[in-house]
Amino acid sequence: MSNEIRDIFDRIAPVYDQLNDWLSLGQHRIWKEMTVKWSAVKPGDTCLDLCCGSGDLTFRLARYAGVTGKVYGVDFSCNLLTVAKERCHKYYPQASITWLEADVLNLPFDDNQFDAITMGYGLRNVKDIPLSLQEIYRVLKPGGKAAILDFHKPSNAILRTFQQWYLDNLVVPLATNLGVKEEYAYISPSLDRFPIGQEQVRIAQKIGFVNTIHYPISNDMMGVLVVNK
Ligand SMILES: C/C(=C\Cc1cc(O)c2ccccc2c1O)CCC[C@H](C)CCC[C@H](C)CCCC(C)C
Ligand SMILES: C[S@@+](CC[C@H](N)C(=O)[O-])C[C@H]1O[C@@H](n2cnc3c(N)ncnc32)[C@H](O)[C@@H]1O
Repeated sequence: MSNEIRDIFDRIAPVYDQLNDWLSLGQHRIWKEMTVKWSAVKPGDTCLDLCCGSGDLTFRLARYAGVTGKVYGVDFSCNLLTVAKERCHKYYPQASITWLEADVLNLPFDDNQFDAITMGYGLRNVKDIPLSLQEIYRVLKPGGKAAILDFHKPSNAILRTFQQWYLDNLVVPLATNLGVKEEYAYISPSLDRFPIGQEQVRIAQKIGFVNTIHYPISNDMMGVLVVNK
């Protein structure tokens, strides 16, 4: 299962950034900026971006953490990490970022290391959501915060129908033209299985997080789970 997910992301790496811009009409940049702001990262912080992919959230964390901060980007897709490193070299050569190829369900860090953690479009893809949140809890410092961005199923039936229509009639056909049909067709069933915001809040509270809130964004079609240790 994990290998299948990793292979999907390895295959879409060459078109990933371009398709995100096209298919979200550039909106994903705003959603990612909001997520980083909700992580409450500040200058000098030690930060972690989980499931960093090509690095969009990692670069934003590095901007807020500044020259005295330290940022780690973790992902298990070798190809997406290569894209992240190339972008880093080209556009953010000053940033203090360490890229690590690892499984976010078994993080290569000691307990209580991070002030701020982000995860963009990763939680829906891990094979064990409670375990993933437990790992985040373990490596956060007491008082630290994590902000987790992902798709969300709108509670409004019309918006849910629109979201499904968009995925079936715009996302998959455009991906088909670029030779990655099956990979993008995976989004819809993965969203069906994904717990809604309030269920995510309950899972996080069970693990021990406090001040746990799920913020709906983009008409409830996306959401950010914000948790504190
Ligand atoms: C950055 C985005 C998605 C990342 C993403 C997550 C996954 O789990 C994948 C799995 C398999 C292949 C690709 C991905 C993947 O790229 C979000 C933006 C891209 C979306 C494809 C666009 C979806 C748009 C909403 C359903 C509707 C928004 C409408 C509005 C006009 C902005
Ligand atoms: C949709 S991409 C998101 C990339 C980036 N965060 C963004 O928002 O653009 C999901 C990423 O999660 C990674 N991923 C999924 N499960 C993982 C796991 N168990 N360990 C590490 N990375 C994982 C994939 O390799 C992929 O890069």
